[in-house]
Amino acid sequence: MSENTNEPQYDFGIMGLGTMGRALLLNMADHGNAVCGWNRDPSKAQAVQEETGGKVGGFSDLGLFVAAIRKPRAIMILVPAGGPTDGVLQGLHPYLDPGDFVIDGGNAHFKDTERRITEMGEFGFGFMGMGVSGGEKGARYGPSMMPGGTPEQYERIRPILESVAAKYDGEPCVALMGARSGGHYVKMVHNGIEYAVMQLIAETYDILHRAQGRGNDDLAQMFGRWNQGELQSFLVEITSIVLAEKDGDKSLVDLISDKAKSKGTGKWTSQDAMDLGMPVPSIDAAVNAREVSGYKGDREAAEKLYGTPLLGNVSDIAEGDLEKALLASMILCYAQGLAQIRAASDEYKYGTDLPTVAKVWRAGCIIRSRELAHIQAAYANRTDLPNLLLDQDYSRRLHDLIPALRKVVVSATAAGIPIPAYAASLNYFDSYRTGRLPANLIQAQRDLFGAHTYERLDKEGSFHTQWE
Ligand SMILES: NC(=O)C1=CN([C@@H]2O[C@H](COP(=O)(O)OP(=O)(O)OC[C@H]3O[C@@H](n4cnc5c(N)ncnc54)[C@H](OP(=O)(O)O)[C@@H]3O)[C@@H](O)[C@H]2O)C=CC1
Ligand SMILES: O=C(CO)[C@H](O)[C@H](O)COP(=O)(O)O
Repeated sequence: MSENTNEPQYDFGIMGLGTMGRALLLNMADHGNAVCGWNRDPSKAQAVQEETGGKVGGFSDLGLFVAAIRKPRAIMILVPAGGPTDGVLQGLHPYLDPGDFVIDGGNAHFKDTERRITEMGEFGFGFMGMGVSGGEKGARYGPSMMPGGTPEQYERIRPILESVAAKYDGEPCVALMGARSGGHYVKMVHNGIEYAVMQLIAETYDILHRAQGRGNDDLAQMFGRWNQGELQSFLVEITSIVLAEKDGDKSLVDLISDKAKSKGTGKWTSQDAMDLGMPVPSIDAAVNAREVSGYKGDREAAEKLYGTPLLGNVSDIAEGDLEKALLASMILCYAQGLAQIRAASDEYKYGTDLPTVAKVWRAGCIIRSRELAHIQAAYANRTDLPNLLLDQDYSRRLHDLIPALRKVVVSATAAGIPIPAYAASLNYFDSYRTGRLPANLIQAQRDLFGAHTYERLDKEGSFHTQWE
């Protein structure tokens, strides 16, 4: 491991050399940056130094790590969100000098980021929240990054971030997402969309595998084919890889327990969407679906009680219907997530530019897809677009795609196959495009039992009726 030297020799440091920190550090070193890493477990610090032949400094002594970085220092933290991040910041605090700059690259809750900006600022330290996406491979060879903060803060680390970011048509997939916690907010919604698209793919697999009896190898090929077309995306691509994986003579996926875990970003997306009054039902459904999956014992008991559904009745759903239904639903998930980001930008004064968000998501991140180039064009064409559904091109495309989504929802529902994300996506579309919803009746009921008043279509004002 690195010894103390009198002269600081590194321009950038990363704290936490786990999956993401180690990979990003090696990526930075590959691009000619003078970098070092710190980890509380010395073996990881030592390993990174040894595998780079000493080019990358590895430390487990915090004082030596900080002293080895040139002032004003730039240090990124990549540890689990919440308590561990606060713990690392507390440990780092005594070694920092005013003007030093700390970037949290973990999946922090945006409200924690707001708090940390204030706390660190009181000591003259800069603090930035930045979303990093792409998993281990992305971090190692080109992630998508979503920093939040001031343009001056961003300028300070722009060269190193651009050097390691994924490139789309030569453009680095990193840009300022907005003021203060705006970067972590955009990353949170990115993950919400990730949950929803993963759930949609899982429902697709359930219809084709459990209900229609198609084998995993066959489906691996099908997802591979879909990935050559309009559905081209990282999540469809990895589904093909996952379904082809073997454990001995069995499909590995068949041996994996059907209880989905989560670390919280999807739930936070839904929670804040509700606070903003912004509907994201596909994301809500995906969060709930993971929760339901956790009740495996109860589900098994209920299956004995109620029997298995009529799985055979979905034979009318063709592969092409599902391809279209998945694309339609994916578009609806992006539409919901981006509408949420716009609402959050207004509410929290982030100043987020939606075409820039779509641009940064086009490569490197988990929700990257061919569709994002179209989405970027739609928002660039009309920057005040309230929702992707109101774009003319999207209206034409959804006219073509929605009948297949409707067919999938109707048939799967009739057969008793749970499709919460498909159903939520279709209902979002149907609600959004219905000029008159039955909410008038709800308003009347509210007024009857609670004198909550209602507005009328035929005259201005607020009204109350003495209901008989
Ligand atoms: N994995 C992924 O695909 C992605 C993860 N992220 C986010 O990046 C961050 C890091 O994730 P990831 O690299 O996957 O996590 P890992 O579990 O692989 O690594 C965690 C790192 O944090 C360190 N650490 C954990 N707790 C503490 C603590 N209390 N004090 C000091 N160090 C601590 C660990 O040190 P030690 O070795 O000593 O245990 C390790 O270096 C998280 O916020 C995660 O949500 C973001 C995008 C993608
Ligand atoms: O940020 C990520 C990708 O962009 C992580 O992989 C994410 O933490 C996964 O979330 P979860 O564990 O809740 O499924």
